Formats: sequence, C-alpha cells, structure tokens
Amino acid sequence: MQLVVSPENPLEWFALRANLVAIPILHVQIMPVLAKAVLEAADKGVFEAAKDGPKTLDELVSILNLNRKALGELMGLLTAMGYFTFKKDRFTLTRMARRFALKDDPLSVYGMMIFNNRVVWDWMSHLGEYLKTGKGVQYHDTLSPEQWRYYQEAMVAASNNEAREFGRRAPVPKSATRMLDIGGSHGQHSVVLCRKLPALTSVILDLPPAIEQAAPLLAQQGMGERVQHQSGNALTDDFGDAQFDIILLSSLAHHFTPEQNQLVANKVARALRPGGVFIVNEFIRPEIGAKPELLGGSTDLFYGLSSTAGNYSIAEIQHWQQTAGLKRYKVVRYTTVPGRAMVVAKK
Ligand SMILES: C[S@@+](CC[C@H](N)C(=O)[O-])C[C@H]1O[C@@H](n2cnc3c(N)ncnc32)[C@H](O)[C@@H]1O
Repeated sequence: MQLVVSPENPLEWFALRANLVAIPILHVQIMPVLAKAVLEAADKGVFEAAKDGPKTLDELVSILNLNRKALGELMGLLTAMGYFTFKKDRFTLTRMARRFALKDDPLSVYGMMIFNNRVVWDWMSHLGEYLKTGKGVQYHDTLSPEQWRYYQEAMVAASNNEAREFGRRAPVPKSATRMLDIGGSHGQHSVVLCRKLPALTSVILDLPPAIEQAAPLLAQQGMGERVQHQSGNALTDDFGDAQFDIILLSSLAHHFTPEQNQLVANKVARALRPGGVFIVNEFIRPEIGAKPELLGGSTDLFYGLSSTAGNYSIAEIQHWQQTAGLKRYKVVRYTTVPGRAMVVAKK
C-alpha cells in the first residue's frame, strides 16, 4: 500500500509534476498533527459525543467540557480528514468514522487509538536513540497493568478485520482437533477457526500479565472451554510432542530475534502431529530490491523501535520452518490487510 498526494486542481497538479511541492513538509509537519488529532479526538470522546446525531460546536463543547477555540480547530481538521461533515452549523460523523472510530463497531480500531495515544506516542521520542544503539523499548518488560490492558484491547482492534479473512483462508486440516495459539492474547484467531471447525479446541499461550487483561476479552466471545488461556512463556516453555494439528504464531515473531524464532520453530515442529500446520502470521519485510511497501516498511521500523526485533521476509520465516524439519506448504497473502501474510509449513 502507498499513500499518495493527489492534486485538487490543475495548479496543484502542475506543482507536483514540477517537483515544487515540499513533500517532506507533509511528512514532518502535517502527518504528526493529523495522527495526534485523531488520537486525542478518540481519547477525549469526540467521536462518541456525536454518535447519536449531528452536533453544533457549542453542544460538543458542553458534552466534552473542552475549550471552544481548541475544539473548533480540532473539528475543522477532523472534517478535512473525512471523520465529520459540517452542514447547517452541525458536525455529523461520516460512515468511515462510525465504522472505525466509534467503540462498538466490530471493525472499530478505537482500542488501538487509545493504546497509541496513551502508551505508544511516547515511544516515538526514543527513535533517535534506537537508531544509534539498535536497542528498542522492550515494552513487554516495562508495561504497567493499565498499559497491558490498553495493549490487549489494541490487539483486538488490530485484528478485528484480519481475523475474518484468517478464518476464511487459513489453510488448516479440516479434521483438526487441537490448536496452540502462541502469544494469542484475545484469541480472535483461535475463535474464528473453532467456529469454523466444530471439533477444534484451542490453547492460547501468553504471558501472565497479558492473560490477566485478555481474559475478559476472550470471555466476550462465549467460547467456554473450547478456547482457553494458558499462562507461560513461548521462549522457555516446552510445547510437548505430537500434540497439535494447528500451531499459530501471530504477530509475535516480530518481537523475537531470528535465534529465538528458530528455537520456537524447533519446539513447534516437535509439538505438531503429522500433517499438522505451523502458521506464522505477520507483516512481511519486503525482500531487498522488491517494490517498497509502506505497511511492511513502517511496521518493520516500529517493531524494531518497540521491541528490537522487527519484520522478517518470507524467505527468513521459511528458513526457520525448514531448519526445524517442516515442509514448505503455502504463503497466503491477505487481500484486506496489505503487506501481511500467513507463511505456512506442514509436518
Ligand atoms: C502483538 S501481540 C499479538 C496478539 C495476537 N496473536 C494477534 O495476532 O493479534 C503479541 C502477543 O504476544 C505475547 N507475548 C510476547 N512475548 C511472549 C512470550 N515470550 N511468550 C508468550 N507470549 C508472548 C504478548 O503478551 C501479546 O499478547
């Protein structure tokens, strides 16, 4: 995926063609303001305040108890960004904002907005240091219980959309009865597969502070004993021998070094039953020389900053799988999440 600057009139078109538009100004001055405006709007309840219908600025000021001038500026920007329309002195949420910025839509990214505003924003100031040292924030070691809650809610928001396609397209054996979901958090990936395969049960292995916060999120899915949490650590726990038909590692490989991923893949290979599949579900680092891709590139840097590791290429992931004795099976690229893929190996 790419973000493009699109001209709105012939003059702008000419300026772009003639290389007269200072594109870096968009990146360094405009984009940070856009991002922070949306984050603060979500956090201050601006979207929820307009949920029940159009509102004047004064009505929003009184619901939200915010400064009139500042809120007017924010509303102007949110309108320019397509979150609101403004007619007859009233702000109305757009379809896009209703779907993605309100708390309750199944595709909402509200949880991600809160985590990014309250926790992640501060990490950005560490980027200069990361570039010098290569040492990321290692946030799994430092989050408070409240921050763990924001993190787990953000993971639900991040996977709402993807879990649907994962459920439809993950190449899993139809007869599967046992799944291990490593770093599975909220369990959405397990839940969609268990709904699809009636005989399947899943164990979600995650760190204790994650499970504390993710347990209520999983309970909302009403899966009872079919999807259960298990406290542990993927780097130090044994996964057993020939126990599982499906083992999923979704959005965790990017927190681990190549050596740690190899260690996990070796344990996975032992723990799979013959015919079982190991799915590594990740944003993919484009191969060197391949077409640059914005999501893969930005998540690569972000994961490096946040946990020192980063994205991996398909070849790197397949290398761990094959070194562990598994056979290459499939690579399924998401159509709804650009830059993301399931890299699947079979025992
Ligand atoms: C980015 S989240 C991904 C959640 C989920 N799998 C998904 O795809 O939406 C990473 C998860 O891995 C967990 N995690 C991190 N280190 C772990 C470890 N050493 N062992 C088990 N889980 C771990 C985190 O607590 C978190 O829930």
